[in-house]
Amino acid sequence: MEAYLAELNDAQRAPVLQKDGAMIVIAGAGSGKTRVLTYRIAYLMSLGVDPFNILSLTFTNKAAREMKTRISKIVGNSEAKNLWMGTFHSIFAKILRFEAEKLGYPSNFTIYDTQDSQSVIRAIIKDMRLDKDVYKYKQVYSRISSYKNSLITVKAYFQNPELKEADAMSKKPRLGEIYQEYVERCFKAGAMDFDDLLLKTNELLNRFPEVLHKYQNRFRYILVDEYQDTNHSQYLIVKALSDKFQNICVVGDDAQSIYAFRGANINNILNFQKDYDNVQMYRLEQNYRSTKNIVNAANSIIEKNKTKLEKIVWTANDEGPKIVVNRLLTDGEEGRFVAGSIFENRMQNQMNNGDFAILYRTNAQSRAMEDALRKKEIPYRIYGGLSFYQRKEIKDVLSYLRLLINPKDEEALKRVINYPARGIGQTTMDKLSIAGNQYGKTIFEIIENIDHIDLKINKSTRTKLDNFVNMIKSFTILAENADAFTVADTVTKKTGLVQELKKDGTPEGIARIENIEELLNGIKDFVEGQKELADADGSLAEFLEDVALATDMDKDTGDDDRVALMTIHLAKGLEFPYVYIVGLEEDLFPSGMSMNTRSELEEERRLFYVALTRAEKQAYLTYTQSRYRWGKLVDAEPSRFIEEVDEQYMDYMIPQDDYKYKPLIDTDIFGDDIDKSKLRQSKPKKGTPPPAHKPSESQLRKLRKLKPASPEPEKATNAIKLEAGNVVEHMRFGKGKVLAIDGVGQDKKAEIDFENGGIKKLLLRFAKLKLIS
Ligand SMILES: Nc1ncnc2c1ncn2[C@@H]1O[C@H](COP(=O)(O)OP(=O)(O)OP(=O)(O)O)[C@@H](O)[C@H]1O
Ligand SMILES: [Mg+2]
Repeated sequence: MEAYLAELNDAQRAPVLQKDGAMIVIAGAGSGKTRVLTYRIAYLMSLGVDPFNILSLTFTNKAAREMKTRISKIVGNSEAKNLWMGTFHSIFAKILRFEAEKLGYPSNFTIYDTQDSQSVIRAIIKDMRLDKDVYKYKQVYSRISSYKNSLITVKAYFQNPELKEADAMSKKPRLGEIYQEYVERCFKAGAMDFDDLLLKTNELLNRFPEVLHKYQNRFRYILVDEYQDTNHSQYLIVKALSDKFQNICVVGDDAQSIYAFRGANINNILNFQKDYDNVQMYRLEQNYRSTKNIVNAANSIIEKNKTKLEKIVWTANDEGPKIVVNRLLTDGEEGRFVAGSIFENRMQNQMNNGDFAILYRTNAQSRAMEDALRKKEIPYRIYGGLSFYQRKEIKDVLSYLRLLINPKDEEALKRVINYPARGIGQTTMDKLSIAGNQYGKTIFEIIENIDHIDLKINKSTRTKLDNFVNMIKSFTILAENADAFTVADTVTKKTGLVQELKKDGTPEGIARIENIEELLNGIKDFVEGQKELADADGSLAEFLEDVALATDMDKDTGDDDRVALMTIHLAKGLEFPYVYIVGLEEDLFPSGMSMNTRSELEEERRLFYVALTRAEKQAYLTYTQSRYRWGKLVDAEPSRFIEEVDEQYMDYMIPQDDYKYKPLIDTDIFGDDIDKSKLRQSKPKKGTPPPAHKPSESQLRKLRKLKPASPEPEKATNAIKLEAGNVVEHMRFGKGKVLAIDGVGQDKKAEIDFENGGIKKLLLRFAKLKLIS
């Protein structure tokens, strides 16, 4: 037996050793699913399977790179380079490049990112003179995206009256037309959006049997990680490609399915057995990642979900410390607590910054964390949010580069034709646009032929347009022979972009120049790295594809030592010794937008399960009493998920009698010495950001000194004796009748029938109830 196979337990080894056939590994977090995939690939290679015949689909490109590195260590040669590994999007973008012309696209098609797509949709809504408050472009975009991921093409849309009806019901009867126009504009611009990369791959495999056969023969062994989060479009691609040889291995955990909102379909896991012949089902039960406390706590949460496959997860690891729960007054305090705790743990346990992660439900929560980490001089990195490549100055440079590769790219052209200013105004652009629609040409083509078209554009503007087009063309010629770095470097200089920023002279302007420098450095690294690969030459087209599909996670080289900040969605598959899950409050986590149905709530619960199971040694849960949301201070309630964790695994930092507090806003907690009206009404100074109603530090200090007492007669419920028959009032659920009390001490719970919430069981320690009678 190869030595590395001893690094697996028996259950893990079984799917690795099964060379052929269809197999599915269903197992809980941290049980080694990703490890099984990695070792399986190594083993296949050692049996003589050509790496060119192995396709492995992962959640991030970074995960793919790490697997490759591990595999080359195991097999001890550089053959691993030839493996096809990456995200669905990046793998199929490559295949589409080879085959684009069959679908009527240029092989240099642009990949529109979300920003580009949304900007096209915004323009369509405007051109169609629709009400932008009804047709919200982001909503329209996600609707179109979900159609594409369900393989509902424009044609299919119009053939299905139910869809049109559903859109009419949601007051968007013209959604189909927007969809149609959007598809046409993208096609004309030689652009595919993210969803097209999957949709068009499906089209390619369906319409061209010879192409399907080519790739079926090529990818004789297919492996998919995080299978629970594949959407319908991805599912069909995998199914088509694996149909001939049926050598397919998928791994996943239904309890970690967290992308239903983007069309992920858990039925893909449930139906796998029906889709292939003789499916072998494997289960892994031992968790190697986390302590007993964490594993058991996570089990106690996921137990609450009704829709799930029964699984066992246990660990032989140490018991470990309990999960720490803390309540803070505000998000500022929450940040300080987390930063302080990281600081302490780092010192006491000799950890690195990179051993810590702060996870939250929404990107907006990062700000308070950042502030606190900065004050303590703890280096951090934020993943997600606005990525580097979406910053204005970077996107400007990239747009020039995109345009010189694909002059049809309208979004890129609109962005740079008059930046830096060249005297080409909106009126001119409108005229060009109209002419483009009239002749079925792109704006670039119209400008190229401007002398043959009857357009009311004066001579001097024509010269400016001419100069612009000639400049882009000269870049295109340069790019035919030069590498990506040389082209990009020339572009930033010749277009006047950098000079423009230098003129600016403000600190922001300087930061922007630095970012552009950083981009150039990145391109240089890319070129060097690419030249080492057999089938790549570091061309600009390759670089742009890489950028279009890069996620923040992919940029992380892990070189420098920083605390990681990210949403829970991004944390899937990762692990950290210490994990802080912040903002565990009702309406935030579970999200207020996802509590309407049981299935939405169950998805939130799975998200909590994912968050907790990222932790190796210790997990912290925090929540605040009040939080700024949408510019308003709102009263926060502890998340139901805290209550749901079995208490024996938890360590509460808050003293019991501290629960006697009243909601923070609109009550007298502000006390006499703070002038409330000033707090609310003071106008922001010119140039300062819009109304931050946030109390100042000194006010907050005062607030903290105030004992949050609960004045008579509103006794906090843990101070009063509550019994069946009492009537109580709850902030959110309104009045309710106590049906029963059970448990003792900390565990005491009341079953209450609320006017606005139905029957609920609340832990009295958490529930903020007011006794009415
Ligand atoms: N047999 C083993 N011996 C030692 N360590 C192991 C073993 N199996 C897995 N591990 C380690 O346990 C951790 C979790 O493994 P892995 O990431 O493969 O789990 P997973 O099932 O993919 O988790 P997730 O569901 O979170 O994606 C990793 O650090 C891995 O190296
Ligand atoms: Mg994994």
